[in-house]
Amino acid sequence: MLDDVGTATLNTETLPLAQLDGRILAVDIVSPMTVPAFDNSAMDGYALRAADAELLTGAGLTVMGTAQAGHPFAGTLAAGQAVRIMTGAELPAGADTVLMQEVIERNGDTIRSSEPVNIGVNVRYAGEDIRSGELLLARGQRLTPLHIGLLASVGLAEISVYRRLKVALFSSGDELCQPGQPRRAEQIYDSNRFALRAMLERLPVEIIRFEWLPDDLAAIRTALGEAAAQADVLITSAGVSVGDADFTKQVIDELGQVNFWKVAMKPGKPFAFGRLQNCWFFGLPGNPVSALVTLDQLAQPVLRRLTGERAEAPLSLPAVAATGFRKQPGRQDFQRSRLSVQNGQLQAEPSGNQGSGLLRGFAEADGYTVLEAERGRVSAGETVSVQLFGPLLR
Ligand SMILES: Nc1nc2c(c(=O)[nH]1)N[C@H]1C(S)=C(S)[C@@H](COP(=O)(O)OP(=O)(O)OC[C@H]3O[C@@H](n4cnc5c(N)ncnc54)[C@H](O)[C@@H]3O)O[C@H]1N2
Ligand code: MOO
Repeated sequence: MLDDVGTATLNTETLPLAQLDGRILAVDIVSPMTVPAFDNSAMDGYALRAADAELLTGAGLTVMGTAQAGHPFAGTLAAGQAVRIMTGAELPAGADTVLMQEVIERNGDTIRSSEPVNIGVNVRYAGEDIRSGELLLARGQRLTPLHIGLLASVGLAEISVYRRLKVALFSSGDELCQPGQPRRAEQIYDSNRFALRAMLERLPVEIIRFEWLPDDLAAIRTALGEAAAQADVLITSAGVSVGDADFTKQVIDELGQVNFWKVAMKPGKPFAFGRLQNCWFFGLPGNPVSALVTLDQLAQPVLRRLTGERAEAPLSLPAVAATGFRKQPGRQDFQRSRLSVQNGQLQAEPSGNQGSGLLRGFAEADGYTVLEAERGRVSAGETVSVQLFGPLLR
């Protein structure tokens, strides 16, 4: 299925450095220059020739001038000569070593030191980080502030990235009341739509529709049909189980296709995946924890692939169960957990009530304890696998 997803054609756009955070590189970046571009000093001090070490402890060296960052010393050092130099200034021709000023005694234009002179010390060499023509970043890289710094450091001002994925996001259910509105006794607040949006916005997406839908077959049919004509991805919350008003999956079945429905995971069992027109469809369960966990665990890898990212699977870390975990064999369980390190050992414990409708424990968690489908109750002291929350949840 993922290979199929990977064939989606992606358009690109060229953006300035200030707009690149979180975007996905559409091209390989080959460095147009060498970094450092020239040999330079790592310290404020004196540039000299290591061959003059003996002279430095005795008669001393003569200071011929100054090299500042951005203002190099023009001449070439001869035997017995030194140059006052600042951090980042180009190493003068003839010099091979820098001593920091704290180990130098200066009288007039003469410097002396009893410091051992190791050739090359305190010099940052041209090309020791990056060579001109070298591959700096590969296509598919998600750009972080570090990559933006790296691109700027080789003088690049704008870069070709994939355009953002267009996502239509809907919540549904007659019981939902919008935050900020007075709630009738039988209503609950629509939390999924806002949490899901915030998670999605950690990815390079553009939310083109963001609406609540009533439990009304015709309204859902119209909204999903229209959205699919504009979006790359359609994401819905609720209406995928077997209740009398669970219309979402029914509409996708009717207008498009449901490729699979129901996953052996907890929370998230009624998750549905399919196609509607040219749109990928993710039908998330309505229970708040189930909606967010399925977006994170099931939709996220596909979405990242669709944005052009070369995404890696999250790290799975061994930990010790600090307390018991309640579980019945049957489904793979993603228990929201608090993680800590005790005596050098990673420990996990369930974070609050694990009910699929209850968000508080999730909000207080650091990661998931991922319990294998066949596993039953876990006792304190047993080894479990944990996954730190990734970029959508932190
Ligand atoms: N007979 C069965 N009933 C249920 C099954 C099952 O297999 N057989 N599966 C259960 C599981 S597991 C889940 S998860 C839920 C998922 O149901 P739906 O996706 O159809 O969602 P709803 O029934 O509409 O809602 C479930 C729950 O979540 C609340 N909700 C819905 N939307 C929001 C929102 N935007 N913000 C906050 N809370 C929301 C809704 O009020 C319900 O309480 O089905 C089980 N049932
Ligand atoms: O699997 Mo449902 O996701 O319990 O809440």
